[in-house]
Amino acid sequence: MENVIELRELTKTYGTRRGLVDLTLDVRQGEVFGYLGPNGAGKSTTIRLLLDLIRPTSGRATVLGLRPLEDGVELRRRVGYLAGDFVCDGRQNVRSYLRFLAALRGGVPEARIDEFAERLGLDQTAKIKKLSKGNRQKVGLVQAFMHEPELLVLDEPSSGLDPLVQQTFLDMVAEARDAGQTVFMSSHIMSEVEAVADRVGIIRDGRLAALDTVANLRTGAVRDIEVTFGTPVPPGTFASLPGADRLSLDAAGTTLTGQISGSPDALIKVLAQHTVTSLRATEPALEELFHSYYAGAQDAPRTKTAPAA
Ligand SMILES: Nc1ncnc2c1ncn2[C@@H]1O[C@H](COP(=O)(O)OP(=O)(O)OP(=O)(O)O)[C@@H](O)[C@H]1O
Repeated sequence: MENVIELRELTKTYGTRRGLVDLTLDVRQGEVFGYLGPNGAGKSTTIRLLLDLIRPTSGRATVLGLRPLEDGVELRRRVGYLAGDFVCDGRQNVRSYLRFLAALRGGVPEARIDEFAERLGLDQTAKIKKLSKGNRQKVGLVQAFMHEPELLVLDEPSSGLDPLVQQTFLDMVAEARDAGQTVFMSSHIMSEVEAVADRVGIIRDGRLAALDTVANLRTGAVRDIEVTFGTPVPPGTFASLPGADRLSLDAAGTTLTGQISGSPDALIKVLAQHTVTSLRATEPALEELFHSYYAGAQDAPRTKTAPAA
């Protein structure tokens, strides 16, 4: 499969400050790639390097086979970009601003602009400077999507959106993928990335801490379980299971509760030797897995969720 983005040992320092360290990463054609990390991890730095908004200290980036520095004009034509700090000329109304950008990009059917605006609930007659933060973000989304670019690069795209609009945005991402477009989106919200991404990269302190498919990450993530038995089960029955210290059998030997990580296969084989009257297992929580990567990161936010132990 062709790579739409290729990053090789990409490093950016701001004076003495660490921005990004030795990032090597490929984003494949047609995938939705979720780029996750706590505040200050280096997500925006990576995205700005892709668009030549800043220059690398060392290493290189190739986007759609182009070099961001040399091929900036062609790159901008073929990429839809939403900046994390999206700003636009406040004096215009939404309609004329979007039509202006559409003309710059060589023309976009008006009906398509109207359709995106309508789906997101964006009033095109409003003056941009009077828009709320969330509504301004919708302008940013429409301008990124409207020319149906081969690659969408979206920095914290759902920031400020209410949950309904966030869902519309996720639908738009899924439709873009179905149409063969590639999406690279940063976020610090695991649940939205989990809902739509094929692969996830987690960045921490400027370095790639994890890179995997959502399906594989889910396999390694933690599930809460509760099992009840028709007849008491002897103590120690589950002691040989991996991660047994996170399982507890009650004194009566009829209820097992706790957490398992990874495949439930070993547990199920032990359970099969007993009479199980009920079984409850939650969907693996990627959120917790993500928080375990947060733990100890510089600038990491404090979270209420405990890391997956
Ligand atoms: N212009 C700059 N000058 C100095 N340091 C910078 C500059 N831009 C970013 N940094 C530093 O580089 C590191 C990475 O920042 P970056 O903005 O890429 O993180 P991020 O993952 O996008 O964070 P957030 O989720 O808060 O937007 C941080 O330590 C930040 O302070």
